[in-house]
Amino acid sequence: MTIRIKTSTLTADAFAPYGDVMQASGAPDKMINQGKCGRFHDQAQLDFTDGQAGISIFKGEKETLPLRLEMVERHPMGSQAFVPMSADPFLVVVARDDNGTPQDPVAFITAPGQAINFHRGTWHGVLTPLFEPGLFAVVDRIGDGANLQEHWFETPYIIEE
Ligand SMILES: NC(=O)N[C@@H](O)C(=O)O
Ligand code: NI
Repeated sequence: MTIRIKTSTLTADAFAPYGDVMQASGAPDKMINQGKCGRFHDQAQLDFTDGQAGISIFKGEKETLPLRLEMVERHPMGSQAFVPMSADPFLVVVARDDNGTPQDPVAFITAPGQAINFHRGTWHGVLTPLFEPGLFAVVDRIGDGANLQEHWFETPYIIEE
């Protein structure tokens, strides 16, 4: 039986069990650059084992909803941040872990200007742009070792607005 998942608006509270939401909301933590720039300071928990933090550029193909969610993955050796290089919303899927198996996936749509950081080991859908050109800066662990674990669902979920 196919389970349908409705997307919801991304909030820091709702995402807190899975990772961090980065955004310029409210008053800046500090005004810098002669008062011309607000710094929203240190918004993500970066966490890497035996490796370095790296910044890569991802250019992902646009997806459209409704979308089949066939798999989620996780990175046991480090966090992973998706920072969009546009103001376009994108899809973020996460799931809780139950003894090594992802359960109860939830789907969020980001607001323009939001970026996310999956905490180490968080089950997540892969980068999923909803608009072209799907350009993102990705901050994650660069190093040797098994830092990718995939889980393919027996029955795909359907993600819908
Ligand atoms: N595999 C890779 O570099 N990207 C994935 O980790 C992803 O979450 O998109
Ligand atoms: Ni990933």
